[in-house]
Amino acid sequence: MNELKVLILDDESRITEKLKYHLEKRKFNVFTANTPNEGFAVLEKERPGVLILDVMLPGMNGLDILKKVKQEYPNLEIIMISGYGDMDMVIQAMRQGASDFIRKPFQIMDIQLAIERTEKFLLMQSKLEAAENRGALVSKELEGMIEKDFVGDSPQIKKVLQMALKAAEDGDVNVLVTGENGTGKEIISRIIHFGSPRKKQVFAPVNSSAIPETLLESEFFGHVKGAFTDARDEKKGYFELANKGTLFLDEIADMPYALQAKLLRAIEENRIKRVGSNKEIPVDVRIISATNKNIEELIDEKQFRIDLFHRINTIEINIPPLRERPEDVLPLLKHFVKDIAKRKRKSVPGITPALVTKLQRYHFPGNVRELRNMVERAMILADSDTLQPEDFPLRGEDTAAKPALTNGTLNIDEHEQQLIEAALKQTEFNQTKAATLLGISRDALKRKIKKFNIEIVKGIGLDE
Ligand SMILES: Nc1ncnc2c1ncn2[C@@H]1O[C@H](COP(=O)(O)OP(=O)(O)OP(=O)(O)O)[C@@H](O)[C@H]1O
Repeated sequence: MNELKVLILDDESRITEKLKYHLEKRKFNVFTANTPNEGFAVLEKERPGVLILDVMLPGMNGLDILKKVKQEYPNLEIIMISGYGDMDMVIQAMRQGASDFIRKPFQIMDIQLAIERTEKFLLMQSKLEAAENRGALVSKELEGMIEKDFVGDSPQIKKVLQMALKAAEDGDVNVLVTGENGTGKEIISRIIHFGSPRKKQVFAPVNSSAIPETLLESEFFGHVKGAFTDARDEKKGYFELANKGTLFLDEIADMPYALQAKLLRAIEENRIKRVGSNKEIPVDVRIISATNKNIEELIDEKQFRIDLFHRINTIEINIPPLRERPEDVLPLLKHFVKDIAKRKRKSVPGITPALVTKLQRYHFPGNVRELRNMVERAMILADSDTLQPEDFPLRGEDTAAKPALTNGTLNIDEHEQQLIEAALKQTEFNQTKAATLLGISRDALKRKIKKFNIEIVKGIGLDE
């Protein structure tokens, strides 16, 4: 099958089906939709490279769809079809970013040629992008597979990723990912799986601390009918279900001691026995484990088996907490702001330098997850187009921070300047708000800013 995914959106199913039939024969990967809603659902799910779009659709003009699609999927190439192909329409469509235009009635050959032209363009674009992204962290393809973007600028996170990609290459080596809650252990584990030769097989995340202890063995290894009171049917366990794929054991340190020995045997021998059976079943799984605990301490306390530890940590990847890599705060912040705006269909708000500084100084006990939650909260509650420090109340922060008199003098001018600077800072240099806070008019504030030669810091745009 040709790699290129093509979506045909036309209200006449006769046309979509006919095109699908012919284009599939030419080895394109074809999807069809007869309404805009169906079309958007396919775009979201399949992320095609090319959209063949009818100009006239019931309920929504094709040009409006073109505009909306280009906003949401800027890299999608669009070939417009129309039975009303007047020049005006062609020009408008091209202006709005359509890459080609075909008039009804058309020959299949016309469409095929248009797709091939577009395909060449896409190929050129992806080469350019690859060149641009040489410094990027994870390829778009891999991000697509893990369904999440992986972001960061710090040398620490780049090293983590480099190790993950190395571990991925091997396909069989067991990996232990360590780090505090919310540092990205699961996302790294997904990168290891989906970057590996096992990528087409299952990635099975299991959190054993969420399973009642009595069921753990049968959940992992399965059971035969009648093995225990509730075993009415035979059942496969995680090892069999994840066969040829990856078993992701989250919170491995919480695994009960008794089960650890059984897990060790399964990993060492690549065979399991279902509960209630003596038959050995061969299994082939890669184990990626994760923990936020210090397993060596647990070994000393006899809560974790050292032999299992050696089996699961052939490669150990430690993700440092966010507070130790403040360079990642800005790229993550920008990423979450854009991502959440897209999901909530809102415009992307700006970010002020003071907000970035505030967050870079914060200790983030909940790490990247906490940052994401903060952004989501701020974007729901904030009422300005720019996110301000006060939209991000931090744990342990005195939210009613007042400007303090710091220099101990009684000189009125100096105190006046200090108060103005504090008010400006507190309001993210919004002069109207600062004036209100100071109880003076905006003009009076402007005069004083000039008098004291106070520097005004502008907001950071997302696209610089
Ligand atoms: N570098 C990153 N780039 C983008 N998103 C990230 C990054 N690191 C973490 N995240 C996001 O932060 C959230 C938490 O990540 P994840 O679930 O992988 O952390 P975890 O360490 O497995 O957490 P826990 O220990 O609580 O299970 C997710 O929404 C994830 O997508």
